[in-house]
Amino acid sequence: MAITLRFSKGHGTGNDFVLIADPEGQLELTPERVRALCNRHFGIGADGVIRAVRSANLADGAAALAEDPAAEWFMDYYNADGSVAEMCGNGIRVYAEFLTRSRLALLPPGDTLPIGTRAGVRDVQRSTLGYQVDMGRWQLEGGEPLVNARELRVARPGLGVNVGNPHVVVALSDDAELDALDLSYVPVLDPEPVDGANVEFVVPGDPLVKDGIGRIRMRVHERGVGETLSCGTGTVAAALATRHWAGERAPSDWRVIVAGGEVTVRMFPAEDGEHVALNGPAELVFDGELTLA
Ligand SMILES: N[C@@H](CCC[C@H](N)C(=O)O)C(=O)O
Repeated sequence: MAITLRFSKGHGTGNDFVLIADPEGQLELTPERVRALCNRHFGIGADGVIRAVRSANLADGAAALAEDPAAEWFMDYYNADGSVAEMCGNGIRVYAEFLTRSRLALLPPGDTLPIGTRAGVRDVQRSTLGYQVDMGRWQLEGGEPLVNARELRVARPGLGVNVGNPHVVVALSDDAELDALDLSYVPVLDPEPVDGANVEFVVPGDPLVKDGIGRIRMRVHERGVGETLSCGTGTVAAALATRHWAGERAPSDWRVIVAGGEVTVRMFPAEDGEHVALNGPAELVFDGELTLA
């Protein structure tokens, strides 16, 4: 049966989302419906869909509430191809803006809003750039998959980084090499990770570190989407990988330039080990009403 719903469209550094409030978890968001919403010719057009649902009202929310009973809201995230992802770093900032603007949640400056995700609870705060997200713990994956992409003359070793969702980061030598990539083709990974991966191509700034802040430029091919103007978890993975390659004296603060703008990434000590924070803008650009078949 067709249903009519209110939606908002938003983006974080050009990574764009359709946001739908479904507090009681009654909407059946099938892969077909997600693909229809994200279609840029026949739908609204977006890199993903975010459903705002109370953690108590969906199965994945139970783990979030067990981790933090204050995580009332869950970010139910879908890629444009209809697949489910664990986490979205740009999406969670846009989601915080959506929740607060629709008065589903309050977030006074200085306060923290815990949000449930499939990768665990993430704490969000307002910042001068927009929103800052504690992305929690991360890990380098073993092995170095070889990565090839259109217009890359020779396959390069990638570094697997898990920041709640899977990434493979590849270092390129300069801007010309980065600009030449044709990411309308899916990069080929050998071996191919079982759950797939988002692939980030990075080049160092010149110089890499200026005034104590690391600088990189990045393009990304997102799992379940294709090339996007930005990927928040990807910027975090790229900064972590670059620090790893740069060695012990590398900084903990990074600026990451993407096609859709700029975000900052900070690694900092926490009680359970090192965490990483992502800071960047979040904008809601229009609201509307849609009918889903
Ligand atoms: N654009 C997002 C990441 C969305 C999920 C990703 N495509 C995946 O499948 O893991 C971000 O900003 O982090």
